[in-house]
Amino acid sequence: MMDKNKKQILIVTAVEAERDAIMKGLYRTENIHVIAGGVGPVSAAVNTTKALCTSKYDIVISMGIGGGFVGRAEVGSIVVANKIIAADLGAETAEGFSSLDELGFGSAQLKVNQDLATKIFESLHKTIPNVHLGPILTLSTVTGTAETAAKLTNRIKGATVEAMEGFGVATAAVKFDIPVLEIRTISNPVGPREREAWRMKEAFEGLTKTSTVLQEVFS
Ligand SMILES: O=C(O)c1cccc(C(=O)CC[C@H]2O[C@@H](n3cnc4c(=O)[nH]cnc43)[C@H](O)[C@@H]2O)c1
Repeated sequence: MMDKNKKQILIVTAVEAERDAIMKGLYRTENIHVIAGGVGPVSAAVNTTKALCTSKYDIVISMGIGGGFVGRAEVGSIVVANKIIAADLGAETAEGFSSLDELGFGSAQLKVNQDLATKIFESLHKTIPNVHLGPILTLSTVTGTAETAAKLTNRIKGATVEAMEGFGVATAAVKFDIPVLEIRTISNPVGPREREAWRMKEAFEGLTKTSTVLQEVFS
């Protein structure tokens, strides 16, 4: 039953395994609803919109595993976004990449709720040592070379994490005027493709720990 005194939270993951890891950390679920909205920004945006049309929410959180940029977010760490950036939304030109902002077609950056992001970062930091606050990039194509990783970090100041859904979830939330956040647990470094180096278990455990902290923050 809906508790009217508590904030209603929608968490959007990409896949069921992320959803399950988050559910595992929740001991009460009356005000936190978790859905798996699919991989990539389009599926994430459509499924977030569907959920927001169906029920009333006060906060939307894009959450799941992600790739950490070397020197910014190590494997096993947790990152709370201070910005959500669609890193491949723009045009390639002879002089390099031009973002949507530079092209004058809108913005490829969405603001998170800074007060909430800081509060969650500080709450996580009390029990978990390796937590960071930084920009989380959304890309439709997973980076697979050191060269692309370097291009992204040169182009986007402070780039901390790469994932595939945040900007889609955030675009839907912004259209409904609902504060948005993104939180990622790091399963792999951004760069050359090395599937066997992925630390899925640690990243899923990070999601479980994070959801327990979120429940305390929003209780
Ligand atoms: O097969 C591969 O080489 C491969 C490499 C990276 C990611 C995938 C996925 O299918 C995972 C997509 C899924 O996980 C998130 N995620 C995790 N790590 C990254 C990353 O380094 N870059 C982008 N997305 C990542 C993402 O949000 C998706 O939900 C396969």
